[in-house]
Parts: sequence; structure tokens; C-alpha cells
Amino acid sequence: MTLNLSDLSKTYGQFKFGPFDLRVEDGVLAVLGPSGSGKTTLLSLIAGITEPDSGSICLNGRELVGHPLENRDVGMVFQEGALFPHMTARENIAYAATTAARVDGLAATLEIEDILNRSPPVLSGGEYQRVALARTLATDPAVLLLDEPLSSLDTPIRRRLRDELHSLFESLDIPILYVTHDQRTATALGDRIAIVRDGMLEQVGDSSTVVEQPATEFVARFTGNENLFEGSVIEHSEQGVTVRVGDVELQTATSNIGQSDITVCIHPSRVEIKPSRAPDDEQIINTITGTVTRWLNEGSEYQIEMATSWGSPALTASVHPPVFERLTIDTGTELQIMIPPSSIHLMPNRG
Ligand SMILES: Nc1ncnc2c1ncn2[C@@H]1O[C@H](COP(=O)(O)OP(=O)(O)OP(=O)(O)O)[C@@H](O)[C@H]1O
Repeated sequence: MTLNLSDLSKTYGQFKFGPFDLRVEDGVLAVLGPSGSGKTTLLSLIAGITEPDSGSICLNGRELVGHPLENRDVGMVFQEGALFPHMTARENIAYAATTAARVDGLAATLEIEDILNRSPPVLSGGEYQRVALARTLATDPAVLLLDEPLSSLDTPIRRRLRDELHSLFESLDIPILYVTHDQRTATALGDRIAIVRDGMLEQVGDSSTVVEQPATEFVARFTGNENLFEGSVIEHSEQGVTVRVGDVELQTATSNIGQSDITVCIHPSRVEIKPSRAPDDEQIINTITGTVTRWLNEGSEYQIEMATSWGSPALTASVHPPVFERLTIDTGTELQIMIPPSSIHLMPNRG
């Protein structure tokens, strides 16, 4: 299936959505953006809850604009589910399913067999969202839209359901748009990520490309990367350009940068650190010294903030617990930092 949005636009008073062009193939596209950027508007336009002022939405070549939502083959799960409160979970799913066997199959997939006879008001947040998803899947949608379905859940339940959704989505061969404002959910679930800002598409691409090679500083910051440094290009060579940040020269693997004033972007997971200087460390390219100013335990990884010889802002490295334990880090600890040339991303400096 292919969903193709072209020149799509909608205006609500001061807020202008679009013109928006986007192609979504089978798999999960995580739609990430700040509050009020137009993420829900995007889904509402695709679902047919809202009609656009102009533009087209094609599903496998079939135009959806102008067709009522029930004829679009689009399923949508909302942040606050929309189950019928006076029906049981089973009745809610059966309302949309063609056979009882289909209800049982979905209940097994979503592990809700034990709660089918309960009514929505007594379900927990996680159970409610599973039933809402089962009911939407029962319609066999050609496109699945999810609008922050996990945002009202507690962190442990959210993480578990997120992992389960990941496997479920892999088994569905349809385009899935998953709206979130949480970068971790976007990278955990999205094969691709679209960043929306002020009603416009800021960047779309494979998750790793968007995260490690952001097109703009906004994308970098919004995907959790604060390692942005003002720099200048000092030399072009066959290996790539050399840049200067403060007093530090860094070799990069990039050659296609025309400007001399640039922003250097280094993803925290690509910063390598080790305890102390070995005799031949001077030989290793892009090796600098850092002093730990702060560290944070974020569960699956540690964030280590370091002052470096290029001054502020600090450089952040994210490391996994086993690496962190080996380093015996505290505030004031001196570390060797290595930044592989291929891990340095350069962006034009917009001043
Ligand atoms: N039906 C509507 N009538 C008037 N304004 C609307 C309507 N729907 C959305 N808007 C406005 O459009 C803008 C974008 O809203 P939208 O809900 O799409 O943002 P969002 O990115 O989903 O935000 P959030 O993350 O807070 O849900 C907001 O300024 C909102 O007030």
C-alpha cells in the first residue's frame, strides 16, 4: 500500500497546515513534533474527520479527499480511546469485526482474552488502549493512524505496550502513522520519522538518518541531540573537511559542505569515551580531553556531560550501563573523548 499526500493544506485561523507532501509506504512512520505543530490535523485529514482546503490524499492511486470517512479504509486510534462505554470489550470489538473468530483472533494477538467481558469504564489505561486498537484492527484498515495512544499510560506500562506494539506493527503490512511528541517512542517504533513544525514537514527519512544527520538544529534538538557547536571549515581534503570548534580541530568524513561557518552536530551515542590517556592516544584522530560536569542515569543509558577544551556548550555522551560501570565516573573525572570522523555531521549555520 502507498499513501501519497500532495500539496495538502488546511487553515484554522492563525494556524496554517501545509502545503504538505508526504509519501508513506508499508511500515511505521513516526510523526514527531511539538504541541500544536499540526500532527493531529495531519491524521484528521487522512482519516476524513477534516476536509483539506486543497491538495490530495491518494491511497494506492485512489483519491480519498471528498470521500466520507467510513469509505476510506483508514483506521484511527485516539489518545483518549473512543470505546462505547455501555458495551463490553467483546461487543466493542465485535461491532467492527465480521466474525466471532476474528474477535477471538484479535483478542489473542493483543492479549485481552481475559477482559473481554468487562466494560470500558473498569479497564485500566493499557487494557483500554488494547481494546481500542483491537476494534480498529477489526475493520481491516488499509492504513492505520495512531494519535499518541500511549501518552496517558504510566511509564512501565507504556514501555511494555510500546514493545508489544512494535512486534504487532511488524506483522501488519500496511502504512502506519504513529503520532507522538516523545522522541524515544518515535525511535523505538518508527522505521521512518517525520518531523513536523508549525504545520510544515521539517524532515522525513529513516529513523537513524533523521536522528544522526538532522537537516536542521530544530530536528537535532527535537530528537534529543543537544551536541550542537558553532564551527568553521578550515580545510578541504580527500578524507573530508577539517573544522575548528573553539581551539579544537576535528577531521570529518564530510565533503559536501559549501559554507565556511557551520554547525557541528555529534550524536551523543557516537561519542566514544575511555578513562585515561594511553601513550599513543595522540595518534588517534579527534581525541580530546573532557572533564565530567554532570551525569544522569536515564534507565537504559547514562548521559555524561563533559566540559572540553572548546568551551561551552558541554559535550554529552550517552553510554550503556556496562560501559559506565567500567569508567567509575564522578563529577570532576577526566576522560579521553574520541569522535570518529564519520560521526560528525555538519549543518549550514543559519546564524
Ligand atoms: N477543529 C479545529 N478548529 C480550530 N483550530 C483547530 C482545530 N483543530 C486544530 N486546530 C488548531 O490547529 C493547530 C494544530 O493543532 P493539532 O491538534 O493538529 O496539533 P498537534 O501537533 O496534534 O498538537 P498536540 O501535540 O498538542 O496534540 C492548533 O493551533 C490548534 O488549536
